Parts: sequence; structure tokens; C-alpha cells
Amino acid sequence: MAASPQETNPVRPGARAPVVVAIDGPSGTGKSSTSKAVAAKLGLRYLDTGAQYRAITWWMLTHGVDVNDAAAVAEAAGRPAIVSTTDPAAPGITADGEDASGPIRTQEVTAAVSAVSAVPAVRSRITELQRSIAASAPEGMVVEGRDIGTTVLPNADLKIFLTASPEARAERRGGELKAKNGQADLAATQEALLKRDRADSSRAVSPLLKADDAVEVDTTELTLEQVIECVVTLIVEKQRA
Ligand SMILES: Nc1ncnc2c1ncn2[C@@H]1O[C@H](COP(=O)(O)OP(=O)(O)OP(=O)(O)O)[C@@H](O)[C@H]1O
Ligand SMILES: Nc1ccn([C@H]2C[C@H](O)[C@@H](COP(=O)(O)O)O2)c(=O)n1
Repeated sequence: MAASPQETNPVRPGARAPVVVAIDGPSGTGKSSTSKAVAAKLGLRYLDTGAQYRAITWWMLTHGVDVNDAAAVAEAAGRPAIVSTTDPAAPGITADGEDASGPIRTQEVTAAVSAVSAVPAVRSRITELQRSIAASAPEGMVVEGRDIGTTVLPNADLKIFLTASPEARAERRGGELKAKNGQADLAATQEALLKRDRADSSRAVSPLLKADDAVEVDTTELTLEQVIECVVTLIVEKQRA
């Protein structure tokens, strides 16, 4: 008799089969929140690839590298050690041993990260790192970013592309800013999101793009819980197939 999907994980007998899931999409569509929750529910590891690009950007900003000078960024791309933790309950990142989890979320890093991540030497270094991390997770992993399904893990078991209207995304980010600063300018937030999307979609090397074989999920009218449930269902269906 064939083993059931719950009995096919060689690392953890009784657990589901290992699965690699790529979740891509524009800013504010819910990639991180969804990926973390889905990984935690299914016992998978979680990799936030945006955090890696943010960490290398933060390192450059704090080490005097001119982030608008592509040659200087390329020259420095191999210098910092970037280490990610992949526990969905406690994701974290260091750059040269320094905890970067807080500093990578500043406005300064957000404004610079698209320029740094467009530099081919940065992309090849971080892509290699991402592939080695994904290969080191025998229980499976949810990897989220912009080019995971198209470039980093083209053989992922399941590819999901999250979308949402610009208004919904600005509303979500605005909620975060309000909680943090007590106020938020929704029009400015939306413009900043769209500016970053334009830069990420128009770079020459592995731009933000839906893979041909990705399942698109429009989250505009869905709660976060509904999106998580939808992705969990897609993964479980894939494991059963
Ligand atoms: N379906 C949803 N409904 C309402 N709020 C949501 C939904 N999905 C995510 N959020 C909220 O929107 C905000 C942005 O979500 P998240 O950081 O997961 O997006 P992201 O796609 O990873 O963004 P970025 O690419 O900019 O890092 C968070 O505050 C999150 O709680
Ligand atoms: N796979 C990836 C992930 C991220 N980036 C770049 C482009 C984003 O604007 C930036 C920050 O990502 P976020 O934390 O907002 O998800 O990092 C990329 O080029 N490729």
C-alpha cells in the first residue's frame, strides 16, 4: 500500500513530506506575515529574502559605501557575512555578527534597498546564499521574496504570487505606521510602495515577476487568516498529489 502524505517525510516519520514553497509578490501584499504563519502551522522553516537584501544594504550604509554607486556596491557585495535564522517563530538576521533585525526596517534602509538589490554582484551572492539555506532544510521551507519562483528556486514544489490593490497595501502599511508613530500619510505610503515596486520590477537582473507556473492569490478582499488558510490548503493539496 502507498504511504499516505503524512508518512512520507524521511526526516520526521509521521510528518508531512518535505516541501519547498516560493512566495513572491509586490510590497505589502502579505508575503512575510503569510509565509511565517504557514511555515509555523506546517512545521516548515521560513526564509525572508527581503531581510537579506535589507541587511546587506544596512551594512553598506553603516560602512560608508555609496549605495547609489553600483561599482562601489558591487565591490563591497562579498564583504559582510549575512546570517539568517529560519525559525518562523523567531526569524532574525545578522550582518557581520551584528543583529540587524531592527535597523533593516528603518526608512533609510527601505529607501536604499532597491538600488542595492539591483546590482548583479549583490544578487548573485544573495541568490547563492538563499539556495544553500533552502537546501539545508530537510523538513522543507517557505521562501518569500520577489524572484524566488523565477530565479532562486525555479524547481520549487509550489509557487505562489500574492497581489493586492495599491489602496489595500497602503492601508495595511499605514496601519503599521500608525501603530508605530501614531500617524500615517496614506497617499505618501502608497506612492512609496509603488515607487519601490517600479524599481524592483524594472531592474535588469531577476526583476519582481510572477513565474508562469505560480498560483496567483489576490489578497485585496481577504483577511490575513483567509490568505494563510488558502496557502496551507494549496500546500497540503500539493503534498497529496
Ligand atoms: N490579507 C491581509 N489583510 C489585512 N492586513 C494584512 C493582510 N496581509 C498582510 N496584512 C498586514 O499588512 C502588513 C504588510 O504585510 P507583510 O509585511 O506580510 O507584507 P509583505 O508582502 O511581506 O511586504 P514587504 O514586501 O514590503 O516586506 C502587515 O501589517 C500585515 O499584518
Ligand atoms: N527576493 C528578493 C527579495 C527582496 N528583494 C529586494 C527588493 C525589495 O524592495 C527589498 C526589500 O524586500 P522586503 O523586505 O520589502 O520584502 O529587497 C529582492 O530584490 N529580491
